[in-house]
Amino acid sequence: MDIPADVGFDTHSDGDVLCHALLDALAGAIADGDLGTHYREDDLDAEDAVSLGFVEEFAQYLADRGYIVGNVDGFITLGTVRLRPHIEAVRENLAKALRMDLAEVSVKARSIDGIGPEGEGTACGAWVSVLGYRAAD
Ligand SMILES: Nc1ccn([C@@H]2O[C@H](COP(=O)(O)O)[C@@H](O)[C@H]2O)c(=O)n1
Ligand SMILES: C[C@@]1(CO)OP(=O)(O)OP(=O)(O)OC[C@H]1O
Repeated sequence: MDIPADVGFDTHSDGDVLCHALLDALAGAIADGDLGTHYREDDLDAEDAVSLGFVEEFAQYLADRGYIVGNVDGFITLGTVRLRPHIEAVRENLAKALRMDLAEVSVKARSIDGIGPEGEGTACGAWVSVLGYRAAD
């Protein structure tokens, strides 16, 4: 999805910070590296990649290893773009990519009162907590 903004920043992929934080959290939950170890910055295929596709792929990676994601809670800090009108669509996209129910996927945003690079929109922060289970053998 596209959300128009007056200011931004450059990244190797599509710069979807929420998906990147989610991937870091999912990889961390199983002590299996992080976003960069699974999707390397020097991988030409990852250039301009759609990060939601990484999420879909990693959900399968977890399922193949017997893990179940119980719920996901995301938090974005950005002061220059109102995200609330887009939050439901973001949740739906993540739930679909993770093959989870919408009720198990939360996304929140705060403006941090326009302070610092995230407040000014030259950066965007994202944190994700995940609750996962190991399926019984
Ligand atoms: N980029 C953002 C930041 C916040 N919101 C919503 O506004 C509410 C108030 O947040 P503050 O950080 O400005 O106090 C918050 O509960 C968010 O729902 C937003 O839509 N987009
Ligand atoms: C996702 C990757 C790969 O396209 O690129 P970026 O969008 O730059 O993201 P970053 O968090 O800097 O590092 C991970 C990279 O490997």
